[in-house]
Amino acid sequence: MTNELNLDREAHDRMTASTRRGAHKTRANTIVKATDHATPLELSNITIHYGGGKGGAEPVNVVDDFNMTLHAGEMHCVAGRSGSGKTSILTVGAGLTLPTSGRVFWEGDSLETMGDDEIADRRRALIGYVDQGGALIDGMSALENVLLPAVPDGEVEKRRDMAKDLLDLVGLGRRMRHRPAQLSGGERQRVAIARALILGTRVLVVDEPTASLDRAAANRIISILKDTTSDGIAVLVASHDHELVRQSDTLTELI
Ligand SMILES: Nc1ncnc2c1ncn2[C@@H]1O[C@H](COP(=O)(O)OP(=O)(O)OP(=O)(O)O)[C@@H](O)[C@H]1O
Repeated sequence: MTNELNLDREAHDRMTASTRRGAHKTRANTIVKATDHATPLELSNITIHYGGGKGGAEPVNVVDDFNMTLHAGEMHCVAGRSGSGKTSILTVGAGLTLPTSGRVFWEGDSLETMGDDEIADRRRALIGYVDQGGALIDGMSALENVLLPAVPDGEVEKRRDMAKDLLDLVGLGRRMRHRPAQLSGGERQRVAIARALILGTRVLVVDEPTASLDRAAANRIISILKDTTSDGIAVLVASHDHELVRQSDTLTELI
């Protein structure tokens, strides 16, 4: 079951302001600029049930009739207790798993009409996914980690300056050569966010970005996510962090 809630008046005003096309604040050092599709991601009547097959795990009905429209330049938070289905919704939205029923739309096009290759190609162009913990490759520097998604297309050199700018943007301009083991948890999370933006992402999907961070580090992540929306990028985040919930433009609470 889901409960679509609008946030407090202040959040609502923020949302109204940010949905006016062309009203996005743009920083002087804007790195990523979303091409404006008003609703880059939409989930319609999504049901997610696991298991129940022969010899499989016990059946679990996680999500029933979930609906969400993600607008460019806004942050939507999926909140709820542990095990309520937040990650499941994020992976379905990112086209990494299929829902049991319901439809996922990317920039107005249903995934049902796409083959696996098209889904993979469009995901690369549209969505940056940061999973829980934002796993980085240990043997690589922060800069190399950020450039990793550019390897398959042979675009590492082309994107090197952008990667440096993104690391600057997340406050790690002076940590580019650090390996993950030489970074704090919050810094690793920021590298993972920079990596998710390197291909010109229009939808940033982030799973529990502030979990296990202290308040100051968590607030820094939240402010980076908010900055990202002001460049027109849509952010979908799973979290039960009250501050992140408060700062989101819209919220769905799983119950
Ligand atoms: N592949 C799977 N097969 C069977 N059950 C699964 C699978 N993935 C998740 N589940 C179950 O679905 C439920 C929802 O899991 P999900 O990870 O989406 O929750 P969550 O809200 O993100 O939890 P958390 O906050 O702890 O990360 C859990 O009860 C989990 O055990």
